Amino acid sequence: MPPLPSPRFPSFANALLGRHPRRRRHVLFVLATGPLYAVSMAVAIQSSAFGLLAPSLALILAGTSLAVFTLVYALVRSGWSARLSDPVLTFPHAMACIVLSMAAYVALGSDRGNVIILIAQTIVAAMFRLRPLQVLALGCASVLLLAAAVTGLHHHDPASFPAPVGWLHLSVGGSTILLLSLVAKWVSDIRVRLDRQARELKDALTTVQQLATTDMLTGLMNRRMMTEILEREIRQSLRHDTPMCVALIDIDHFKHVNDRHGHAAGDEVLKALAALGRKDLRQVDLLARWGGEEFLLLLPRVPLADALVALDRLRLQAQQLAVPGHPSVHISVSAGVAQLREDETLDALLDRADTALYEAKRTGRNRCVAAVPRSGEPAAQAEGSALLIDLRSVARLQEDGA
Ligand SMILES: Nc1nc2c(ncn2[C@@H]2O[C@H](COP(=O)(O)OP(=O)(O)OP(=O)(O)O)[C@@H](O)[C@H]2O)c(=O)[nH]1
Repeated sequence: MPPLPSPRFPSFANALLGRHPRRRRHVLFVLATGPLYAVSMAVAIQSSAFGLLAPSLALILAGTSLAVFTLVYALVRSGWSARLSDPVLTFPHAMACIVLSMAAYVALGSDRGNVIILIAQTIVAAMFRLRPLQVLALGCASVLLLAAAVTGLHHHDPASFPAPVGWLHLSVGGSTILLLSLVAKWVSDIRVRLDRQARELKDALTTVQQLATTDMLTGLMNRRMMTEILEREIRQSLRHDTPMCVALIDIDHFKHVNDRHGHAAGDEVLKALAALGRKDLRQVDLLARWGGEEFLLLLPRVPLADALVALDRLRLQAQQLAVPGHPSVHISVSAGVAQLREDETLDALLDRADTALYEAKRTGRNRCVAAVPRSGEPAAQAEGSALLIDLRSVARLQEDGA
């Protein structure tokens, strides 16, 4: 919701504009034409006071103007027009104003020439919302109506409306209106082009953001994005003293899959495994493609034992993985998982997970290995050490016979 226009009169503003943000904008467009109506009605009433216009005609013109404005406001404010391509009703509204101006032109006496300026005002007001061709159509319709009015007035009373006066109104007024509508079309063209470019820029930005954060093959987040998330999660975990685990998952003998079934089949395996991860893991666990055939799984607020359970479930499901279009392809995965230690850096945590993965590969693949510090081992000493994995105290899950 946008901020209320005036905190002192919020209920009045809500009653006038509605609460729906889009509709409020539409209603504001309609209300912005109010001053034009006010001026036209004031001119009609003043003209009757000066004796230029019969009071009854002045009342009819002012009343009809008020009725048109109220009707357009009601249609937009009620949401009735929301289903239309132009919910502000700009084109019919502008046409109604031009017809009203022409009626004033016919009704007024010798000073009717000034009314042509009202038509110009309408075209200028409408050009900010109409499409270029609509602006042009509005201009042409105005000139045709002016020609009809001039011809009608001359035929009705040639003495009070001689042909030269009609010709002057039509040539000067008509050409001004046409020129103005051409300029308005040009402005409208620029507006449409700018709108399109803004949309294209927005789409391009979305694509760039997607490319920068997503792995195109699997649709998972990429290494860059995951690194940012890992840094943030480590800070959170250390601040709130909650556990957090990171696992590196690698497809076993993936080169063999590629060599035997082709690179396309290899790609399908990567996609299917990513889909399995998305389906099988908890919403809060985040899976990323870390590179090649390696994935990184982040398990926030999960201790090592639970992380191992989740990983091993994934490992077992990977064995059953059906690869679309390649029914004869079967895979297994190995994983190394590490729980964040106090004051541990991301690099050190990843190192330990990687060493655990290496251990899983070295000891036969198709298994999950956890990296844990030996009891009493200070973190500083453990960092970068090759002896991070204490296999005696690790919950190491192996598949029977693997
Ligand atoms: N199809 C496909 N293959 C990839 C992609 N990225 C990396 N690879 C392949 O993954 C294979 C990785 O092979 P290795 O590093 O030897 O590992 P491995 O064969 O899985 O053996 P272990 O990891 O030791 O079990 C290479 O053949 C790469 O070409 C990819 O996006 N698509």
